[in-house]
Amino acid sequence: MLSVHVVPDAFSVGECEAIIAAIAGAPTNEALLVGRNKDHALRTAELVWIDDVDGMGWVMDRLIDLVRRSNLNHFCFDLTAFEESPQVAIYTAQDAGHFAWHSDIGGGPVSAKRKLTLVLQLSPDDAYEGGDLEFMPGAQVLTANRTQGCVSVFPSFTLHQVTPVASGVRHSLTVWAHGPAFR
Ligand SMILES: O=C(O)CCC(=O)C(=O)O
Ligand SMILES: [Fe+2]
Repeated sequence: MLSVHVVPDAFSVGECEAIIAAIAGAPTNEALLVGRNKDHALRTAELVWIDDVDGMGWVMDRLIDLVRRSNLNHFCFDLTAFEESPQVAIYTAQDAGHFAWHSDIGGGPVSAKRKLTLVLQLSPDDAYEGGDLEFMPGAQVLTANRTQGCVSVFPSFTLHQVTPVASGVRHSLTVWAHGPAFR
């Protein structure tokens, strides 16, 4: 079944903490949704684009490797490029950070070409309450493994959400792989 492929320990605890530390000084941009609209009912988070942060080349290399293996072994999609910077999302309890049910395939020239989504759990799972990443690949809702360093890879058309963060702060990293239309 084309569902969620999980890679536990894709990144070590030290690597996740290094990414969080590296983006801490970077300016954040309030989350824009596919189509560039701001709708707080849909999403509240701050975003940092990894391409804007120095010294993050190793992160992109690892993400490319993870997506490539996952696609080879599980999805077998036609993928041609990574056309968008990976983004770190910061969801705070103060803002009830969340992202309501959505698919990542948008109407824009680039977001329309998203085919696989990879999400890395950057924060330790006890750093926040709520903030669960959930999937609806069929009739059932699945909850992502929230262990720090765990990666979930899924078709970008899969409905998914992040439940509101009730306490603490959750960091995640998302990257998309793009390609020609499904056929
Ligand atoms: O933060 C997450 O776990 C998911 C982020 C997401 O769904 C997105 O950026 O499209
Ligand atoms: Fe998403």
